[in-house]
Amino acid sequence: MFIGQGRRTMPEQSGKVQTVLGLIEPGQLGRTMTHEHLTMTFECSHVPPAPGDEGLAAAPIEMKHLHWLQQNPYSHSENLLLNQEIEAVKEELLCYRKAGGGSIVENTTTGITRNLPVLRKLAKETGVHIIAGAGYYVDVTHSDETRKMTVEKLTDIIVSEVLHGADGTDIRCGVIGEIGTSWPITESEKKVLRATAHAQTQLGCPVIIHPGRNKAAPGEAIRILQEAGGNISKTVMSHLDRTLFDQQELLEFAKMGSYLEYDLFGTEMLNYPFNLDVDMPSDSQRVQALAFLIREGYEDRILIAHDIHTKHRLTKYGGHGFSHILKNIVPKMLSRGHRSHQIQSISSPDGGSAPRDDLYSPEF
Ligand SMILES: CC(=O)NCCS(=O)(=O)O
Repeated sequence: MFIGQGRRTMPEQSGKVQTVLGLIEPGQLGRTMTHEHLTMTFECSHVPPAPGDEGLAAAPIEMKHLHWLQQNPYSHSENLLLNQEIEAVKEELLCYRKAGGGSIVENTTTGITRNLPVLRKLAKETGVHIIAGAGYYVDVTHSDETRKMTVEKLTDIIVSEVLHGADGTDIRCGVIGEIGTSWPITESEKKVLRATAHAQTQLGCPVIIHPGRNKAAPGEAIRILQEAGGNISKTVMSHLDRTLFDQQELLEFAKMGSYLEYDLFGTEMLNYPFNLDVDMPSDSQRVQALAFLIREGYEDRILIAHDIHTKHRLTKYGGHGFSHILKNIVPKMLSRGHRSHQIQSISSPDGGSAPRDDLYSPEF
């Protein structure tokens, strides 16, 4: 989350974390969820309900429908409008603070209704440090104007979102991403990836990538960034828990040097509707995947989060909320033999200089 010493960073930004309320010291971050959404829309990923489920898909969100929603989250149009839940999210953030949370990286980029004034308000009212994301989501959300832009123009926009503010506001982003890619990666997405690498070179800040829903997608996105001069050691590959399952393939990818993010904690669904070949893991299997990566020496490259992006995952609707990792997953990791120093070293995307003890403190 740190702004590095890029060619275009202002001196006061170097080595600092840029939140929606301004710069903070890395030591102020506290425990940090590196991939969340506090307000966004996800209509771009709507999945038509199965025949016979149309009634459920149109029904109000109620406890009696929760299991159906957990299995079919993208088939309920209203469930995709997290931007309607600002008050509920505020309550969640207050609970997150009580549970020991300090910061959240808000990954909503152009295309899924980023709302920086709301993020600033939430940060002010809850005391949680919020770091906003610059750049663009997946191709289906690119406007005609975005598609026509050159890599240079896209680079200038991303740089400006970090240096000066985004969406016509003076609120500055502190990371680039999540940058959306599909599978196969489209031409417009390749331009955005190259622009991302160029902007990162100028700014020195972290990059977060949303890979396409195919096991080849993470590696291909990293190759494009690498060829464009991106700093892979300051790049986070998101959603590995629905993308890479084979241990050897995971290790091959890990060798490329990015952060390895398991960010769908709390998601327990049988079928992954965007790729029916995928067996979605449970939280226990996610914890096992982390244990495998730690055994293989990657403990300082792992990040974890919930990636809340639909209503039903909020506690208001019976979901797990933003404190699930702190309250349930960290104790589970300890009960499965993870040492507290290993959990502490599951770090933020800072190039290794974060005060890791602040992220997962020894009381766990
Ligand atoms: C907001 C977002 O992109 N979340 C990831 C959903 S996915 O199904 O894992 O692609």
